[in-house]
Amino acid sequence: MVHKFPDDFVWGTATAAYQIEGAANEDGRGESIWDRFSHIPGNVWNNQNGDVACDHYHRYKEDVQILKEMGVKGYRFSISWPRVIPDGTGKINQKGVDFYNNLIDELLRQGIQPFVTLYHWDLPQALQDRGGWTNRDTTDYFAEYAQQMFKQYGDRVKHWITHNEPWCTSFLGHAIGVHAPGLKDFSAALLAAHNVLLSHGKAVEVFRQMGLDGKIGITLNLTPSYPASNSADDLQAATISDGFSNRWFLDPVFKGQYPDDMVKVFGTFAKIPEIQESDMKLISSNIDFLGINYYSRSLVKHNPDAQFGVETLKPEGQYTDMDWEVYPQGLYDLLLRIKKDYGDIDLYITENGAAFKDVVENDQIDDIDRLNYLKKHFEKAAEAIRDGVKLKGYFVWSLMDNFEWAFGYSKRFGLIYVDYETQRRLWKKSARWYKDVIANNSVD
Ligand SMILES: N=[N+]=NCCCCNC(=O)[C@@H]1[C@H]2[C@H](O)[C@@H](O)[C@H](O)[C@@H](CO)[C@@H]12
Repeated sequence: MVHKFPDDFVWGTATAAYQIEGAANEDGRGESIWDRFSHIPGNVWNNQNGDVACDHYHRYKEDVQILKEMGVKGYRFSISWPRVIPDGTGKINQKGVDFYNNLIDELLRQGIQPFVTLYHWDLPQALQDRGGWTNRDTTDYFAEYAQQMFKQYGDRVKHWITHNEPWCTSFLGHAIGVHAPGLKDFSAALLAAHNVLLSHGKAVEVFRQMGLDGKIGITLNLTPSYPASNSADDLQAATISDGFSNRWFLDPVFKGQYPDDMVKVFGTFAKIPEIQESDMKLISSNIDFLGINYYSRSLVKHNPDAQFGVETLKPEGQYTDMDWEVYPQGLYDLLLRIKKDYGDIDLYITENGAAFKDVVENDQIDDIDRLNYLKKHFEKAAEAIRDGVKLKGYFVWSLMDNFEWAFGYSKRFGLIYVDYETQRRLWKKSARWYKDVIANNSVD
C-alpha cells in the first residue's frame, strides 16, 4: 500500500553541534560542559570525545551538498552556544557567528529550510561553573543568547527550537549522571528542569517582542507508556511512567502547571523547586509547533521494589543497537494522544531513527534494518496524518553517523556512514531509499 504525504510536508534530517562539528578549540569557541565531561576518563565509551567528531565545522559545504543530493526540504541543526558566546554571556565570538551565517546561507542557496535548535546540551562551561541549569540566572543568560541568535539569523531562519529534550538535559545530566554535567541528585534535576523550561519561556517572550517573521517551538523526547496488563496496579505504573517521561514537561508547556500526581510522587523523596509567580505563565507561552523526538515505547508493570513502583519490561521483538524496542505503533499512538490531550498544534517529528551495526563491503552499506525501521515509522506517521494529526514534517536522526554522547562513536544512527579515520562520507542503502521517499513524497 502506498502512503502519500501532504504536498508541503517537510522531509529532513537532524544533527547537533557537539555531535558533528569538531573544531572544539578553534576560532575562539569556548569550552562546553560536554568538552569537560567527555575528557573525564570513564564518562564516554573508550574515553572518546567531540574534539574532531565529523569535522563538520570544516566540511559543512560537502555535507550541505549531500543534503541537496538527498533532496531534503529542511535540515535541523543546533547552534553551539559556547562557539558564539564563549563565556555564555557577554562578548560575541564573530568567527563563531560567521560559521552559522555561512551554513545558513549555504542551505538557503540549495533551497533547504534551516530548522535551528538553540540548545542541544552543550552549555558553556563558564555558566556551569556558576551552577549551570540549577542556577536561575542561567535562564536570563539563555534569553540573552536567544536574542542574539534571533538578531543574527532571524531574517533567514523561520523555524526555531528553544530546547532539545529537557528530559535528557535534566534527568540524564543531573539525576542519572550519564550525561554532562554528570550529577546524581534528583532535586537538582527537578530544579534544572524548571529552569530549562523557564528559559524556554523567556526565549519565546523575546522572540515575540522582537516581532520576528517565523515560528518557535520546543522539542520533547516522548515515550508512550503501556501497561503489561489491565490490572489497576499496572495501569497506575503506566500512568506514573507517562508522568515521568512525558507529562512532567508537556503539562507545564501546554497547561501551565506540573502534573499533581507526579508532584506527589517526586515530593516523597526530592525537593520540588520553588515556583515564582510568573514562571508558569512564561513556561506556557503560546508556541507555534511542538517538536517530538520518538524512538521507542515503555512497557511497564507494577513492582513495589522498583523506582516509582514501576518496572520496565523487555518484550519479545526486534531491538536496535541501543537496545531500544522497534515499536512503530507507539509513534501513531503518541501523535493521536498529543492531539487529544494537548491540542491540535502543528507537530514535527524532529528526531526518529535507529542505530544498527553497519558493515562496509566495497564501499556499500546494506543497512536494511535501518531502512525497514524508518519505513514502518513513516507509514505510522502517514496514518496519523490521515486520522487528523497536523504533522508538518519529519527529520530523520541522523544525517550522518556522529558522536553518540556517552556511547561515543560506537553507535551509528546515520543515513550517511562516516569513516572517522578518513572523514569520508558514504551513502548507506537507507540514504538512497530516503532520497526516493522524498522525491515521491510517499512510502511504498
Ligand atoms: N524516558 N525516557 N527515556 C529517554 C531516553 C533517551 C532517548 N535518547 C534520545 O532521545 C536521544 C536524542 C538526542 O536528541 C540525540 O542527540 C541523540 O543522538 C539521539 C540518539 O540517542 C536521541
